[in-house]
Parts: sequence; C-alpha cells; structure tokens
Amino acid sequence: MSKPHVVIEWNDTETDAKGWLVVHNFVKGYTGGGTRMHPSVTKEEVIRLAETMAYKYVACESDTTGGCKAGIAYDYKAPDAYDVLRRFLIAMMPYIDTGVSLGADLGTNYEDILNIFNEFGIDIPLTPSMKNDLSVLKGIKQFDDLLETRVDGIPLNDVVTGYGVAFSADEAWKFKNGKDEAKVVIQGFGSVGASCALKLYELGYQVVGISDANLLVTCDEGLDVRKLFNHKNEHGEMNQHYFEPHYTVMSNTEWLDVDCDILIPCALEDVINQSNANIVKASLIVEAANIPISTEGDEIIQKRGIDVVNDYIVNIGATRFSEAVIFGLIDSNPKAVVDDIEKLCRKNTHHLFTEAKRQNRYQKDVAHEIFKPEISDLLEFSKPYEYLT
Ligand SMILES: NC(=O)c1ccc[n+]([C@@H]2O[C@H](COP(=O)([O-])OP(=O)(O)OC[C@H]3O[C@@H](n4cnc5c(N)ncnc54)[C@H](O)[C@@H]3O)[C@@H](O)[C@H]2O)c1
Repeated sequence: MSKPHVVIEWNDTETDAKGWLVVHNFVKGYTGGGTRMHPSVTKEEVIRLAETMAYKYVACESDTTGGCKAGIAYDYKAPDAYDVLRRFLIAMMPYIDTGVSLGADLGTNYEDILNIFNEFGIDIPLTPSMKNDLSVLKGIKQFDDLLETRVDGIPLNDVVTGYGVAFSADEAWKFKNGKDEAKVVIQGFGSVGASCALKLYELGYQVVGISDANLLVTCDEGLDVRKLFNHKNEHGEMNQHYFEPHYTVMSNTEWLDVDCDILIPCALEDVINQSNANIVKASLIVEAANIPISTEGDEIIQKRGIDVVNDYIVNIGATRFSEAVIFGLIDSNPKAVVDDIEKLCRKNTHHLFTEAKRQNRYQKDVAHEIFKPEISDLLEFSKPYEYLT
C-alpha cells in the first residue's frame, strides 16, 4: 500500500463523533470519493478506501480525478446523524470548495450531502479552473437533470452502481463458463445490493440469499427480488411482512453458510477474513462493497482458487456516471449512462480475467498492476500563493 497524500482528522464539538478526510492523490488538482458513516469507521479504513478510489478512477478511464474518501465514526441511524454529517462537511469545506469532490457512501445519502453543499453555494465541488469551464458547468447541469430521472422505475443514481456490479458478475461467470441460473448470495440490500440483486434476477440468476443489518433471508428456489426491493426501507432493510411462507429467516452472521455459486458482499469491509474465508462456498466472489476481503482473507481465497473481481472494477457505476456526464464523455440520457456502465464493467472484467488466466495469477494481484494510479499532483489554488514560490 502506498502512503496517502493528505489525512485530516476531525473531532465533533457536540458529540463523540470523529471523522477523517483522506486524499490518496490529486489529478489536475481534483479528487473524488464518498463519505461513509458507521460506528466502526477508523482512520486506517478511510486510508485504504481512499487508495481504492484512486484505482477506481483509473478503472473509470478518468484523466481528471484522483481518489479520496471521508469517514465518520458515528451511528448513521442516530437522530442527529444529519447534523453530525453537516458539521463534518463544514469543517472540510475549504478542501471541498477547492477540488475535493465528496459524494455519498455507506450510511449517508447523496441528497443530504448536496443539501449541505447547497447551503454553501456549492453544487458539485470543483477546482478553481473547472468553475470557469463552461463545458464542465454544462455537464453539471446535465448531471443534475439526470439525477431526477428513473430507470426501471428506480432513480438513476440508485441503479448505476448495483447494475454495474451485476454486469461484472455476469461477465465473470460467463468467462468461467458457469452454468445457467447460477445461485447468488448477496450481503447488504442498500443502494448497491438491492439494485445488483434486481439486475441479476432479471438476467436469470437465482438470488438464494440476501442479508441486511437485521437478518438473512434464504430460499433455495430463488427469492422474489422485485417484491423485496419494492418493500425495503430507506436504510436498505427488508420487510419481513412481505416474505413468502417458504422463505427461511436466519441471523445475518450465517450468510456464508448458504450454498451458492456467486457471493457478492455489498455492505461492510473485511467481512471475508481469516476467521471465515475457509467456509466460502462460491467459486466466484464479486466485491461490490469496498475492501470486503481482508488481507488474510485474501490469502486463503487465493489459495483455495476462488475467482475474484475487485471492488474498484465492479463498483464504478456512480463514479463513472458523474465523470462521464460532467466531463462530456457520453450522451446525457439515462439509457446512455447505463449502456456506458455495462460496456465498461464488462470490458474491465473481461480484460482482467483474460490477463489473470494468461499469467496464471490471482485476479487481484493482476488488477493492481493494470489499474495502478500513476499521477499525484497538488490541490489547485485560485491565486498563486507567494510563500509557495
Ligand atoms: N452507493 C454507491 O454508489 C457505492 C459505490 C461504490 C461502492 N459502494 C460500496 O458498497 C457498499 C454498500 O454501499 P451502499 O451505498 O449500498 O450502502 P447503504 O447504506 O445504501 O446499504 C448498506 C446495506 O448494508 C446492510 N448492512 C449493514 N450491516 C450489515 C451486516 N452486518 N450484515 C448484512 N448487511 C448489513 C444495510 O442494512 C444495507 O442494506 C459500501 O462498501 C460502499 O462503500 C457504494
């Protein structure tokens, strides 16, 4: 792991919340990443997540953005979670207003972040030169308009990442010549997990297990994902009232016990680790969550010959969506956005699996070479500072 470029620590004045902003690298003075809120967030985790973002922008074929991440150690369900998020973002505003583009992540939502930015006259955070670039300003307007649109009845921003994960999973499974109607288990049913489950269901996969923060529900013949999707709450929790009588409900800690071909962690980090990597039943893991496999877990997964598609290859949807529209890489309509993500996720997954097979190496080691971020420059200042010259 290489060193992060900037690490800023924050202590809330009104609660015991703590937070960090980590910039792994700037590209042309710009960097992007989400803001996570969860009681278990640590500085080390945010550093790892920022590095993952730097790789992700390379996988997104970006030449304008480096990787960063923000994390707040606090309960995202607490009644004052919004106020804590607001105080954190205000403390980071000098960076945000100069080119640190923070979005949403686990435990936060994009609308809240945009609301707080709007209070400060900021829409999408930009560098000083981007603020004067008419094509970027037009791209932002188009991006904002697209946020109001829907695909398959779901807000576009809620489908892009999960659909991309599903396309990557499908591409990898086909590369492996996997059987039809393969069985899938998904951990997490939030923005990413729910739309990923829905797309795989539509592609003909059998989603046999889904867990959320409260429980695990399983059904060997496949769950009715559309129904579960329609009745989940804003925190990505399923409503048991709509479970079929033949479904089985268990503790969410038992998610790795469910027999499946493809395993898709879509919630927390390090959930496959030294203590449980030996019991993984799937032959393919698709890392929808960021860093869901610990370093020790990875060694076991690699030894066991289980195939893996990396987080920064599969979960690029939201990142690519904003990059491609704001910087004018694609047409500005919902179909073009989803088609673009499908194309890129399939292309990267296919390239990775082909290379890993050719070199006879573990996919994640190969991915670290293919998608390595090479650029690291500085934050852009609107006026040259005399003391820097
Ligand atoms: N939202 C995005 O566009 C996006 C993009 C890239 C990566 N990611 C990554 O995907 C992951 C999920 O993000 P999200 O935006 O879907 O978050 P979210 O907050 O919308 O959903 C999180 C889900 O995880 C569930 N969960 C929490 N604790 C759990 C547990 N112990 N067992 C099982 N489920 C549990 C919650 O109930 C919820 O269903 C994170 O790692 C995030 O960094 C998200």
